This record gives sequence, C-alpha cells and structure tokens, in this order.
Amino acid sequence: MTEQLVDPRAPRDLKAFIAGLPKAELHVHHVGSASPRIVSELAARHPDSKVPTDPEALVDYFTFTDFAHFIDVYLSVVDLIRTPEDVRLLTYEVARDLARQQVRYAELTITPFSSTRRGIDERAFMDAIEDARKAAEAEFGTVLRWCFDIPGEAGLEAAEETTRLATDDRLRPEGLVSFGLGGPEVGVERPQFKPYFDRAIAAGLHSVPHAGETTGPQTVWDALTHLRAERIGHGTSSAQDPKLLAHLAEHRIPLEVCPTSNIATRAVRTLDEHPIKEFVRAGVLVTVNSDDPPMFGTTLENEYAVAARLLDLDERGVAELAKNAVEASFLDTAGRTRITGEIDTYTAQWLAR
Ligand SMILES: Nc1ncnc2c1ncn2[C@@H]1O[C@H](CCC(=O)c2cccc(C(=O)O)c2)[C@@H](O)[C@H]1O
Ligand SMILES: [Zn+2]
Repeated sequence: MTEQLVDPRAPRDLKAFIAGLPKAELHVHHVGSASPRIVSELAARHPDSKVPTDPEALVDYFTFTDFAHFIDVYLSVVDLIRTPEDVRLLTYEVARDLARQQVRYAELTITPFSSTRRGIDERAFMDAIEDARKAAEAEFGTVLRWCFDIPGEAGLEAAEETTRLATDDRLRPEGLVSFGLGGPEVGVERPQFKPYFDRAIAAGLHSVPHAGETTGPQTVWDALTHLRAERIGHGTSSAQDPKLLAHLAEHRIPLEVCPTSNIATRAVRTLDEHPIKEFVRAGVLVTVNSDDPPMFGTTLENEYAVAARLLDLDERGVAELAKNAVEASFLDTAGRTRITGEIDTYTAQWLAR
C-alpha cells in the first residue's frame, strides 16, 4: 500500500507543491542557519554582544552592504556560540527547521576552527553536534551529515586545525562526509590549501570548496584542479567561461547554487541576472540551496520557488531539481534511492489529484 505523501487539502499551486516535496540540501551553514529566535535567545545570554536581541531588529542587522559586511555580521553570530550546549541547541533547532521543510537529508557546513579558537573544547564540540544529529534523525527523520570547512581568510593555521579535527580518528565525528573552504575568496588563493585537501581526501572525505562566489572563473578552475573539488559551492562566475561550463557539464560536477545568497551578499545584482539559466542551458548539474537562510531572509522552499520562476519550471521540473540534489549528495545508495523514490511518488500523487 503506497503511503499518501500529498496533503489533499493543499492548494494546487507550485508553492504548495514545493512545501510538501521531499528535499535534500547540500549547501547550508550551521551558524548561518540559526533562526532569529535562536540568535535573539543567544544574544540575550551574552549582553556584551552587538547582535540585537529583538528578532525584528535582527532583520535590519541582517541587511548587508557587501560581502565583507556579511562576514562581519556572520562572525558576530559565531561569537554567540560559546558553550557545547549552545552548539547542541543550535544544531537541533536547525534540524527542526529543515524537517519542517520536508528536508530528508542535509549536508550542514560547520566551521569547527571558529568555535574551538573561541574556547569551546573540541571533544565537547563534536559530542554536541553528534548528539543533535542522532536526536534529529530519531525525532524528525531528517538525516544530517557534516562538512567541515576551512575559513580561508584565517589562513593556514585554520587550515591545519580544521584538517586535524577532520582527520584525527579520535575526534572526527561519525557524521562527517566532506571538507570545504569558506569565507572571503578575494586574496585567498585556493592552491595554498592543496596539502590540507589532499590529507582530507586521503582520509575519505569529499572535497566541496566554495569558489566563484565573489571572484572569477579561475577560482573555480583552481578548486577543481588543486583541491580536486567534487562539487563547487556557488560557482557563480563559471557562467563567464564557456570552457568551464562545458567542463562542469561533461564531468557532471554539480554546482551548489544559492540564488538569494548571491543577491544578499551583492555577488549578483538582481535575481533576473542570476546565471542559473546559463548553467542549465549548458547542461550543468544544478542543485538549489539556501546557504544562510535566516541571514538572507529566505528558506530552502523559497529558493526552490525562485529557481522555478527563473527556470520557468512546472512540478516535474522542480522535482528534477530536488532529485539533482539527491544525486549530487554523499548519502549512501540506499538513502539516495529512498529519497528519490519519495520524490517520484509525491510528484505522481500530486499530478494525479
Ligand atoms: N556564502 C558564504 N560564502 C562564504 N563563506 C560563508 C558563506 N556563508 C557562510 N560562510 C561561512 O562564513 C565563515 C567565514 C569565516 C571567516 O571568514 C573568518 C575569517 C577570519 C577569522 C575567522 C574566525 O573564525 O576566527 C573566520 C566560514 O566559516 C564559512 O563557512
Ligand atoms: Zn556558503
């Protein structure tokens, strides 16, 4: 007996279809996903912080003049995460928000260096995220995996520390699947991180650096050739280099596209100018993601609606985007088959209404 996945009361519009669609998210940041309620609760615990305690004031606080301003605000929220309990609460609540959007699987990018350097014990940090991951899977049915990323602007000290935390068998968490590189790209050349990515890949982790978000296509080429990237975070500037687009398409290297993020950080001027259409036209495997949803005033559901508008998709087209994310994920074959099957069943039931 096939389970009824579609809410018969749901209106017959694309927004309702997206709301109920089983999804996977591959590019979403741990601290960047802290909801206004969580951020204001943490800010209230730390009165010395410049982060507003009022969720309303937070909306203005999360309005950025440029990428550097975004990073400053991001780090002010990182400063609120001071105890293992803060880490556990944040992680569990992020999982709850994902589950509410029918996210069955998410690869959450965590920057452990930023927390351990602020005094959180590394063992306690790992226990906190693993506790939350197991609780989320048991209570929400949402499977979480971790990406540990290097905050590139913090340099090779951060690279060494992140690699140690990701590869030391006494520390690396069971849920860790990938290794990334985040933060500003300008002046943070990708090739210098090759030795660290080599160690992470040798330890069985998948390489997923940000690239081409605020710099040109060469950063994406560098991520592919020096860091052996299996997916690219954003890759927005790839649209400027037809050879790069052809390479990404030919080798089926997915892009983790985050449309609203690119507007909020001023990496792209307007949504109508976003290169997602060029990516699809070139045959690139496009996945849709929210990056830092509360900071960008968006949700994963909204990112699917934005992509559907820009790509002129119907339900079947949106379902394909969801299946792209499952295909591009590092979830095991059984898990990928399960979620893809759910997407197909849900879509068939929806269209049969
Ligand atoms: N769209 C994004 N594009 C890029 N990154 C993004 C995006 N969203 C979120 N991030 C995260 O922002 C952090 C940036 C942290 C950073 O730059 C930094 C610099 C100097 C010192 C320290 C420190 O901790 O001491 C940190 C990264 O951890 C990254 O995961
Ligand atoms: Zn990101």
